[in-house]
Amino acid sequence: MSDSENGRRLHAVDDGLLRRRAAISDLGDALRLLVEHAAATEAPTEELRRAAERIRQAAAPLGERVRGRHDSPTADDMLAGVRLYNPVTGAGSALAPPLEIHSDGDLSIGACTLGLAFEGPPSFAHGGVSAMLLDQMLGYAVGHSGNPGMTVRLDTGYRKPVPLLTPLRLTAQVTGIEGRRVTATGIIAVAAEPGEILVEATGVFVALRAEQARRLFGQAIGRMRQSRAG
Ligand SMILES: CCCCCCCC(=O)SCCNC(=O)CCNC(=O)[C@H](O)C(C)(C)COP(=O)(O)OP(=O)(O)OC[C@H]1O[C@@H](n2cnc3c(N)ncnc32)[C@H](O)[C@@H]1OP(=O)(O)O
Repeated sequence: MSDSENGRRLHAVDDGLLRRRAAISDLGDALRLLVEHAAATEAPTEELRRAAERIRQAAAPLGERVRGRHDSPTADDMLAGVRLYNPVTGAGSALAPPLEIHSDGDLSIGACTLGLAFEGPPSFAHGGVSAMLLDQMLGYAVGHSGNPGMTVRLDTGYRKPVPLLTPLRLTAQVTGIEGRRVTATGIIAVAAEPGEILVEATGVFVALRAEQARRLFGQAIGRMRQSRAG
């Protein structure tokens, strides 16, 4: 194959991947709309039954070709941090708000709005959802510092309830590194009042030893390499 033919082939593969990622995001948007409407709806009972039937019909073709536990999604790039089904940030996940995170120097900054599907106490977010958002924020900050690790401890302080249907601002930063252990802290606030802390968390993350990474993720990484080579 000539260089230009090879270049065209690579370009076509990239275009295909980008189209697949865009389609996954589009499906994610549709699913999140469905989840939110399903949590908020007061439609008549018969409409709920009809919707359930139509949703089962729509889901069936998606279930015809599925990946196994150790197979990475083909549209993901784990090494580049592209995880489309991450339940907190993934554009393709029906469960994710999704939380959008970026960095400003050492500070990681996140934004999301939680719908009624995330309700715990009436009109406020479930406490487990706040912990989930903060685990992701702290994990992102830890990874951004160049010392990625897994959460071994997450302490969460709930000072005030987190309102639903209200833009939120989350921040996180690394506060200490001791050997394999990295500590990070983070908060959730309403975007319009970023100085008022609603929830705060401190997390401890541990970098995996090579042997631990192989034991926990070896199968998934091996299959990802295989599918890329094929
Ligand atoms: C961008 C991506 C964002 C992702 C964010 C989401 C992150 C996650 O949710 S990860 C998923 C949840 N976490 C897990 O499933 C981890 C489960 N835990 C484990 O598998 C193991 O603890 C593992 C492999 C991480 C470490 O095991 P191991 O190496 O045996 O740990 P161990 O030697 O006991 O401890 C290592 C260090 O951590 C410390 N440590 C361990 N547990 C704790 C704890 N609960 N609190 C404080 N420190 C602890 C130890 O004291 C030790 O410190 P030091 O080296 O200074 O003595």
